[in-house]
Amino acid sequence: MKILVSDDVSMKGVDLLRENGYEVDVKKNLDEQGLIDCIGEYDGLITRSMTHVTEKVIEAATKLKVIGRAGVGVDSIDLKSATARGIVVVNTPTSNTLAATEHTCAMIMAITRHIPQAHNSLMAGNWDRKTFTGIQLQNKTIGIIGVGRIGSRIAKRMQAMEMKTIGYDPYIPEERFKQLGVEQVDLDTLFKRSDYITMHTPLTKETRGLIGKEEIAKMKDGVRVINVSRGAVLDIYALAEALKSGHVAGAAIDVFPTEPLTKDINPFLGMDNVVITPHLGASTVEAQIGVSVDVAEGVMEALKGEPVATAVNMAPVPPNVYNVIHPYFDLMERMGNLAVYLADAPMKEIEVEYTGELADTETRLLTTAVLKGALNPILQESVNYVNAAEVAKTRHIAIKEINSQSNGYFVNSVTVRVRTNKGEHAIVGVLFNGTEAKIVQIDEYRVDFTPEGYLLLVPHVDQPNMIGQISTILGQAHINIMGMQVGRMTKSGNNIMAIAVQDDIPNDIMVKLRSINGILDMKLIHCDIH
Ligand SMILES: NC(=O)c1ccc[n+]([C@@H]2O[C@H](COP(=O)([O-])OP(=O)(O)OC[C@H]3O[C@@H](n4cnc5c(N)ncnc54)[C@H](O)[C@@H]3O)[C@@H](O)[C@H]2O)c1
Ligand SMILES: O=C(O)[C@H](O)COP(=O)(O)O
Repeated sequence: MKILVSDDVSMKGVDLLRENGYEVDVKKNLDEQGLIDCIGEYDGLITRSMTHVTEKVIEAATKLKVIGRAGVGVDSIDLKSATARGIVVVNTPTSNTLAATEHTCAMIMAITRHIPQAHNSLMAGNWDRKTFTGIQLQNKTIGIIGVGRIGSRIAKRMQAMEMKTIGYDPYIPEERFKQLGVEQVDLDTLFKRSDYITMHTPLTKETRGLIGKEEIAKMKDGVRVINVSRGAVLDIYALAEALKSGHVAGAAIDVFPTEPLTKDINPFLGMDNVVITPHLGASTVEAQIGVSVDVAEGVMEALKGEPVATAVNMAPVPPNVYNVIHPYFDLMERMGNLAVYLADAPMKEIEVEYTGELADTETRLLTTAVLKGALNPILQESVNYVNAAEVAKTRHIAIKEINSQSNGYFVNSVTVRVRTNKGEHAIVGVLFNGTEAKIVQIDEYRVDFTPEGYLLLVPHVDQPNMIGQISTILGQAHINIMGMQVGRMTKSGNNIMAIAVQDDIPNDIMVKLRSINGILDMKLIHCDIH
């Protein structure tokens, strides 16, 4: 598989991909057309904020399965188009948190003590101690907009400087504010009371243009404004005006509405109460190694068809949930495979029942794995964790989840029921030793087989020589039997044979097998996932 790296990314991640057998091309500074011209040959794309993955790029990306963002912000990627095409988008939400936090702290210090300006003055041969008098942080109030990963860490660090921390974030609970020692306020109060205002929200519909001329006017005279989040959250032209008028005493800006910020659009040129950096928040050696290794791992998982904990266009899964459900993905997908082969007519409903430890956890992603396994064998398009639920919906297949407290024969088991106009089939699966996928029941038959490769499922009357006749026909056709298991239906006395064969069975052989007296049904299933 081929992966394109289109931005400056640490070689640690690139090496990891190559060590794992992926072919990696590094092509930097491609514009939209450049990307469109080459993206068709790649299965994966790894970017940073300088690459804009637009709708047109995604249209041209006919083989693309995953976009990996070596960083947090995914506003440079057209998520809607990627999701519609079933392309997984993964990011690295935590690896550059500290780097961005520390850069914010450095920016706060820089505008408080005029460090860059004093440095430049001294380098120019001046010894000027008066112009660069600063202020103290102690007892000042810092208003944090967006108290997430970075915002909360800024709070902790600024509390160490003995600042009062107040915050606005409508999406985190009061308890979290209390836990962080940040006073929860509304936005207007934050504007009114803060000596420093720092932004740490993602760029969303709601935060685009969050701080403009009107909001700046509500801020305290002499306020200092810091933005290390996303450029479009703040109107830098309104800010520049407020800096000129003196209403805002200082500003430190790392991110801009248009990047790169060129001279012709830079409103801060010649101003001495501003510190600007070219989007350096994540630029530490440690963070860059972290994001590149994390993104490489996420991309590899996605290319293997596995769900990725850091995918941004799938339901998010907290790590504690992920650890419980992760071992089951393979089993679930294989059960989906079995379900579609067992269905005797178009599927109308798929019901998944969880018992044991799974009944107490978030199982949506596991149900998605069943859908992926059930839909992939019958559709031309590739069905994955991103688009499986949507594809099921467009095919009018209802999805039902049951978390059952009543344990059956097995402590932790999953039952998949597939319903059609003709009836229902049920498959029960477990993880043997916590890792090995096993099917333990099909409809009323108790069985015990591993769902992989070609499987012949044969319900039959319990009478002598059934195994003999089937093995003879398969043997004569040079079809190798790799395993066989006979399960019994307790009520009727009928049996089921689950035969693992090495290859596909040609139609004429299937016809011969079906003609054996006593065979009730016969299904050749190809358990093939990813
Ligand atoms: N400059 C850089 O190099 C750099 C580096 C890393 C991250 N970032 C950016 O920093 C920002 C924060 O990253 P993070 O990892 O802390 O993200 P996060 O998701 O952990 O935190 C964002 C917080 O913003 C809050 N929020 C969302 N909408 C809001 C609104 N309308 N008003 C107030 N709060 C709102 C969320 O509830 C959340 O708590 C992102 O934009 C990210 O892209 C920049
Ligand atoms: O969102 C991010 O992770 C930061 O803004 C860093 O962006 P970068 O990877 O382009 O430096």
